Amino acid sequence: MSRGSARTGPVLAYLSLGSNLGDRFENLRRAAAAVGAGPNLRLLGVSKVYRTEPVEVGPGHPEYLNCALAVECALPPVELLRFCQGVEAALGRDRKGELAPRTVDIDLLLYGEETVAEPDLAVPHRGIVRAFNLRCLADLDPKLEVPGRGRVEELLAVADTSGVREFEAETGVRGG
Ligand SMILES: Nc1ncnc2c1ncn2[C@@H]1O[C@H](COP(=O)(O)OP(=O)(O)OP(=O)(O)O)[C@@H](O)[C@H]1O
Ligand SMILES: Nc1nc2c(c(=O)[nH]1)N=C(CO)CN2
Repeated sequence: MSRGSARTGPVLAYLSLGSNLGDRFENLRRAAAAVGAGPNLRLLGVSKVYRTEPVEVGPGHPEYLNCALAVECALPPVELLRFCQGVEAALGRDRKGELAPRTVDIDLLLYGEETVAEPDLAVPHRGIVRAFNLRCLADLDPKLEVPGRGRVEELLAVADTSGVREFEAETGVRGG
């Protein structure tokens, strides 16, 4: 922990969920349910689900579905990351390499107002300013402050959201 003092209680954390392989909506649904059932975790909110053009990857990558979760968390950040990696593995993520298509990817975007700089964990996640993450976070709390960067609503106002569209599942059930 490089900022903030000793924690005195649960922290509000934000997770980004992405899937571009298999039944993407079901993958997100299962991941959200698994997080909500996790130890010392309570699911407080789920953003809408968006269809998003892949960013920061080469050509030929399938479209993603993305959403974000707000969770009350009484786990230290590294334990939350480990738990999320366990959920990814349980849902069939095959670590064929970073940026490969995946059944589900879970990124720890924010952990309260803390910044974390550990060898295997950086918070805020470097992808927090990706348009789809800002859009999802704005669903949960547009006033949210990203340490060192500003409010989500302000960051979203200047982001290119052209590759982000609201997803409507074939069942007619809307994400969010
Ligand atoms: N905030 C974070 N959330 C999730 N993983 C993180 C975070 N910070 C660092 N990592 C590290 O990133 C490593 C690679 O994760 P992963 O394979 O999911 O990356 P990616 O999703 O392909 O790319 P990106 O990080 O750009 O989203 C993990 O092993 C993890 O230790
Ligand atoms: N649209 C979109 N693009 C991405 C995503 C993602 O979740 N959605 N995740 C990545 C690596 O984690 C790289 N690129």
